[in-house]
Amino acid sequence: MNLMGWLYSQVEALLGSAGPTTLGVTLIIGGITCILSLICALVLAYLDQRAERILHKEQGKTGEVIKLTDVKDFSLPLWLIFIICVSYYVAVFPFIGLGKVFFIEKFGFSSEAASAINSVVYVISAPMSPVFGLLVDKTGRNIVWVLCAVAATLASHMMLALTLWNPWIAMCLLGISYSLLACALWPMVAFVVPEHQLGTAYGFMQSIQNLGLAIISIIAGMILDTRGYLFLEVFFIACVSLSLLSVVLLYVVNRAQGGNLNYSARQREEIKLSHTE
Ligand SMILES: C[C@H](NC(=O)[C@@H](N)CCCCN)C(=O)O
Repeated sequence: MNLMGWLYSQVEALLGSAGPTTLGVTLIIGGITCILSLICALVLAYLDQRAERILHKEQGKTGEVIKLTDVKDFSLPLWLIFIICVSYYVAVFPFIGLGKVFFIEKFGFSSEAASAINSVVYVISAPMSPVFGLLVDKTGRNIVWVLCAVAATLASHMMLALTLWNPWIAMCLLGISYSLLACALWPMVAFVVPEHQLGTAYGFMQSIQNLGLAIISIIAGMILDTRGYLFLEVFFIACVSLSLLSVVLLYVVNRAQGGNLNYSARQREEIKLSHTE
């Protein structure tokens, strides 16, 4: 949600004028929320250590050595998950970044209405992510859920690019599919990477996601400046299509290797039980 814009206008109304002081106060409030986040992380670290002590858990003492060079041992399914991640998110975050003017120019929205529709993806994600998280936990079949999410995102971009239908439909669909994708995609890393390499794998995933976002944001800006919004939308459709292709490839590779990425929740439970026996 574009909260900073709203916060800035509240501070502006409070101080009676816009300018460096209003901006400074707004940024200080943003900084305070970061400090709150840091405090929560510290409390979490303390509680985790306490649980380890009380429950006599030997976390992180498995004898496995963690190295940055673990990256070279990442499996093909993990690289496919990374490709899905990058090619999917580059069609969401940069689109939202440039979306406001798109809704003003193509659909004749006012500035306020364009901000509202542009925020709806995150507004939907807030309540829906826990629901989808539960759904994925209860059913398993992560690849199928990722496939549904990517296909729905593709449909959403196609609606925005090629039709004049009410864009709220496409944006709500994007919000739903974006929430579902996060719940099904990110946990898959834990199914293909040993526990001691999880931090490295998630760190790497974030890192290449951000690298992709940095590069694609520049390219998207250039396409917008030279070719306009229709070309930009076609570019985003191409990115999501690459993501869709990678999901299909992941399904095939996972099946060929007898992987557990698309197991149902019951199959996962049975395997866990057979390991504890
Ligand atoms: C879970 C996933 N998170 C990310 O992709 C983060 N790296 C960036 C979040 C930025 C949100 N505006 C997600 O958001 O789906």
